[in-house]
Amino acid sequence: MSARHTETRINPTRLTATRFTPALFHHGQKLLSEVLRSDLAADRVVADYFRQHRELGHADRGFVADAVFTVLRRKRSLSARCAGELTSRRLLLAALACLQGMNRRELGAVLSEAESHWLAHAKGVQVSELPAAVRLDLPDWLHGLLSEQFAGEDMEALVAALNQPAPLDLRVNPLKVGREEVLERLQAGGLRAEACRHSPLGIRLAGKPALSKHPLFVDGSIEVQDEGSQLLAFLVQPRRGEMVADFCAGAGGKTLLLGALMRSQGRLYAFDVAEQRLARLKPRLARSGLSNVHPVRIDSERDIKIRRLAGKLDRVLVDAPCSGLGTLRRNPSLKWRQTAASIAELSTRQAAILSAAASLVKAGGRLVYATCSLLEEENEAVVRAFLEQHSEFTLCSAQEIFAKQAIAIDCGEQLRLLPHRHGTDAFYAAAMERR
Ligand SMILES: C[S@@+](CC[C@H](N)C(=O)[O-])C[C@H]1O[C@@H](n2cnc3c(N)ncnc32)[C@H](O)[C@@H]1O
Repeated sequence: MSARHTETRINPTRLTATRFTPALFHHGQKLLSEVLRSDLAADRVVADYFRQHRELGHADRGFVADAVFTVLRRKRSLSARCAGELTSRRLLLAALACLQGMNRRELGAVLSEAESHWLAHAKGVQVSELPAAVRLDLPDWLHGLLSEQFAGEDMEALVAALNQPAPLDLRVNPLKVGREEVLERLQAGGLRAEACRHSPLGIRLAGKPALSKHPLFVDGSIEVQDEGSQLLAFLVQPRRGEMVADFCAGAGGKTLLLGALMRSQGRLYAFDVAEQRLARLKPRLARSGLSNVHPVRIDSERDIKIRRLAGKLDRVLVDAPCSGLGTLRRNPSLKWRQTAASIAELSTRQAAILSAAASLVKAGGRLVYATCSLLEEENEAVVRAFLEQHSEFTLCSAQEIFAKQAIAIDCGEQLRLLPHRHGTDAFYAAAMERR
């Protein structure tokens, strides 16, 4: 799956922040072609492009990135407006005119006469008359699956929220500082920051300020982490002195919070099959001040290093590789890249990883299975099949686990975070206990 928490690398701002010029349009067109051709995550292509075009200032980058991401989010309905000629240029013009509200006079410097006529037609298309999947900018297979889970206005609200850029969330490192102090310091520095609704350590910023040189970031007092991702670590609820594993740790977004909740005491394994991702955890660990984290690369979930720990751990988090469809706010192109077949493959892998990770949990210990997917196939269905085959595990109530930590969230037994209801990326998680 592509990197999840990377939109901080770019800075989409509003269109009006810069003056529209043919040169800027040309950058947008070129970048869009590159993104559409590339197999890499869009934000990575965008970051590479800006690295090669340092002449673009902050506001110009914001304009270009915003325009490109708008096309990625709304490609299907924009294609319907483009009627026939599906080039990057036409998609971009349609996005600027039909979705960003630029008029033909503003676009005049880049429009040919023929394009001007075409654009008038594109603007006249009645989107409400398009088939639902086209109007909602979803591939048919995904629209079909989501329609089984969300209906009517709920579906419209979900898709609208997924089509918005994600806000920038921070997580305070409780080993270094308290949330109130961080809020005061951010606000004193002119940033608009407020406490997150659910996560006791979360802060939401307005806009996308660059943070990598901020003293609070440099000294490890804050990390960038979506509020939903923070909540998953609270569901694991590790305690100081315990033996814990983050089975699919990646670059350690959740590992760092798990370690902090353990007050850096006990042992926290960060397993992953990808050396490169674990390598990205190292500098974050150094900043965090944690000394209880042990990153371990494994060959697969059946690695001997895993088998040696069978039955020994208090808590295991499986943040499984998934379609990432819950992160469409950051990675809109994922919806065009996944297929029904890729989801079926993923759910087989997820089942194998969950089953192997479960073997680590000791009696009375907790296993948490999580994804950033919206789909039943990767979520409830995986957990249902697991529980059918592993009668030694029982489902625990996520709501109760949160309530014990004074986290008020209306979620029921299994956690389903949704952008239109909770303001987070979409996450799923189920906590289970071994008898
Ligand atoms: C959703 S990402 C993890 C994100 C990470 N937990 C975070 O919060 O930043 C899933 C991770 O699973 C890893 N992975 C894939 N197959 C695996 C396996 N068989 N065993 C362990 N990790 C695996 C991938 O390399 C990827 O880093």
